[in-house]
Amino acid sequence: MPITLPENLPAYSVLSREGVMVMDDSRAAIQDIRPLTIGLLNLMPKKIQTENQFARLIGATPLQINLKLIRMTEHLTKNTAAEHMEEFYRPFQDVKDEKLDGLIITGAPIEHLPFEEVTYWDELCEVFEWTQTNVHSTFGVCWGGMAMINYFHGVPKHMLDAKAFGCFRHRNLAPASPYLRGFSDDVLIPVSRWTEMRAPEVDAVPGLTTLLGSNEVGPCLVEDPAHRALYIFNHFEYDSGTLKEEYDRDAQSGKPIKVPVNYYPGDDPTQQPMNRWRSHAHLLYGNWINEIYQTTPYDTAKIGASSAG
Ligand SMILES: CC(=O)SCCNC(=O)CCNC(=O)[C@H](O)C(C)(C)COP(=O)(O)OP(=O)(O)OC[C@H]1O[C@@H](n2cnc3c(N)ncnc32)[C@H](O)[C@@H]1OP(=O)(O)O
Ligand SMILES: N[C@@H](CCO)C(=O)O
Repeated sequence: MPITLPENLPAYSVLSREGVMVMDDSRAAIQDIRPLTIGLLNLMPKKIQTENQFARLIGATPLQINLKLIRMTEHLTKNTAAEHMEEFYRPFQDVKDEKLDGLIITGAPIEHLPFEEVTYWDELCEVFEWTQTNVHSTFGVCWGGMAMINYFHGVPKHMLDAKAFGCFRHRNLAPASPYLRGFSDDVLIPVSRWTEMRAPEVDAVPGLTTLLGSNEVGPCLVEDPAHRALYIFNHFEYDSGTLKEEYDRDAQSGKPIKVPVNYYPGDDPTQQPMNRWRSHAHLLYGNWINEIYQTTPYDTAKIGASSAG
């Protein structure tokens, strides 16, 4: 939430420069408040786990959030009960006349496939186009972010020789960004993917800004203001034990998988993993919600391309 300060108080300009949200009295007087509607287009197989993870992060701000669970229209999910999908989810085709303040498009374990081989690729492209007229701010996560940055900018994903797996240090490249308000200079973030986006290819696109990046695992958080979007290729939302579940699953199935780095004490998988990203995860998603709240039109009918910026 912003702080209201007189515009001529020194703290007004000092804090503004640091990225703290500051308002003067005239702006404070015209603030209208309504609940925010955030959609979760859930492409993950373990949908309930993913619902819990994102709801926990976007539900931890002082604002009232209405969560809409959305699924691809024709995709019949194998790993989550049909009854759950029927009760709680609406197909995209039923939602597309509505407006959203925010939309999270999750990851999916299909990164080895060319985008065009994803059965719901055509509808997902329709979703990407729809965000430009019906969503104020979109957050593409892991594969969801790769797909969106590829759709809008042609940035390719590349297969890695070995899975990027573990907790990696990332540099805060934009300390004054409202999305990184309160962030430390470097941040530990869970990574779990067989593909990467490359910094030179992201940097080559005019208008994209990398906010968090790592020398080891590349760009992590990219801002795309022209599309009112953020793309994150790593997993701030993961629970303490999610990397462990993935490691145990692959180790038990006999897949050649390395122990996730910098996750277990002493990199010893018999030890209890440590969650050292939770605070930054809350900060990032809280900052995103705050930024939406500050910039989304009060009149939801006005959400869309005209509300850019
Ligand atoms: C890169 C990122 O975004 S990371 C995020 C992904 N991480 C995770 O999903 C972690 C948890 N996942 C898992 O542990 C595993 O995926 C499991 C155990 C749930 C299932 O694994 P598998 O049996 O190997 O794969 P499965 O055949 O179920 O396919 C996984 C998903 O991909 C989907 N999929 C597979 N091929 C395609 C395709 N061509 N087009 C679209 N979806 C596809 C499947 O439908 C399934 O999703 P669903 O549950 O919504 O139906
Ligand atoms: N996070 C994923 C990577 C696969 O796309 C997993 O290990 O399940």
